[in-house]
Amino acid sequence: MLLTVDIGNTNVVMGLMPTRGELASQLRFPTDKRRTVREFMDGFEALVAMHGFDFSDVTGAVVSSVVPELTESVVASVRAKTNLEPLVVNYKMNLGFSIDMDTPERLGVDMIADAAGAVNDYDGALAIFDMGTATTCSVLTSDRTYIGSIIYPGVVISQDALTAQCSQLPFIKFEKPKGLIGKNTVECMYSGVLYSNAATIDGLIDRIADELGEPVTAIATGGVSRMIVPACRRKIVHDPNLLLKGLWDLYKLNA
Ligand SMILES: Nc1ncnc2c1ncn2[C@@H]1O[C@H](COP(=O)(O)OP(=O)(O)OP(=O)(O)O)[C@@H](O)[C@H]1O
Ligand SMILES: CC(C)(CO)[C@@H](O)C(=O)NCCC(=O)O
Ligand SMILES: [K+]
Repeated sequence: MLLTVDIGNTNVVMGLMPTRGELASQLRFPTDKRRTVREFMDGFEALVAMHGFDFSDVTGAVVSSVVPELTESVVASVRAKTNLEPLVVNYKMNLGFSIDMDTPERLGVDMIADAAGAVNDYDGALAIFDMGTATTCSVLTSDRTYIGSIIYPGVVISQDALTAQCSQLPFIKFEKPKGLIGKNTVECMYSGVLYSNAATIDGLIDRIADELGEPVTAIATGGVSRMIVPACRRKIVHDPNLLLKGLWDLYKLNA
């Protein structure tokens, strides 16, 4: 069983993965750069105990991090608890695709993991939307080259910025709007969250396909994709476990 850790800007997700992309046990911590090795070690302890597993069930470990401040603490805690050297995802390993970017070393490894999972599951040119703290769109051509990405503010942080900057706009916890055109502030904001993000995705898919000169398969993943994708007009495959599948595939290719 594989021990996985995905260090994102909002959450650190630890998991135990017996089969590709499926977590048998998981623990989510809010991302906090002050977290200590001890806290992560306790986390792994809880993760393993939660479903009656034992550390001897863990045969490998893989870590992906877009928060460099936390990577070393997590790696040290994995070592301490499992005696395994975790595979830390980076752009130089065997990925199953090539990267054609100015500074591949800067490309977020969450996007690398998404792409690694996607090239094994989908043919042709790909546009992979990952809707987390940021929304990202990774673009791969049909010859399995990662040619670039698009990065913009995530659904939640853009909403929070709107509320913070406008005194008459309240804090909202997203709900599905009754319709496109709101009749009161909160309904107007619900509509804004949903349809601005959905329309952006539709528009980006069209533009990417135009630029590549071939149709693209659009895939969406990440915490917030479940609420946005149903409002999109383009065909989009919702693949919530894509990054986890990528971690599994990267481990198989590199361990
Ligand atoms: N089902 C949901 N409904 C509403 N908001 C959500 C949902 N899931 C996640 N969020 C919010 O979306 C944001 C990103 O969440 P996610 O779990 O994707 O974070 P993350 O994996 O740490 O981020 P990243 O993908 O940037 O690494 C957070 O602000 C989170 O609170
Ligand atoms: C864009 C985010 C924040 C999305 O999680 C992450 O992938 C990241 O920090 N990337 C580094 C910059 C880049 O990908 O070019
Ligand atoms: K992130």
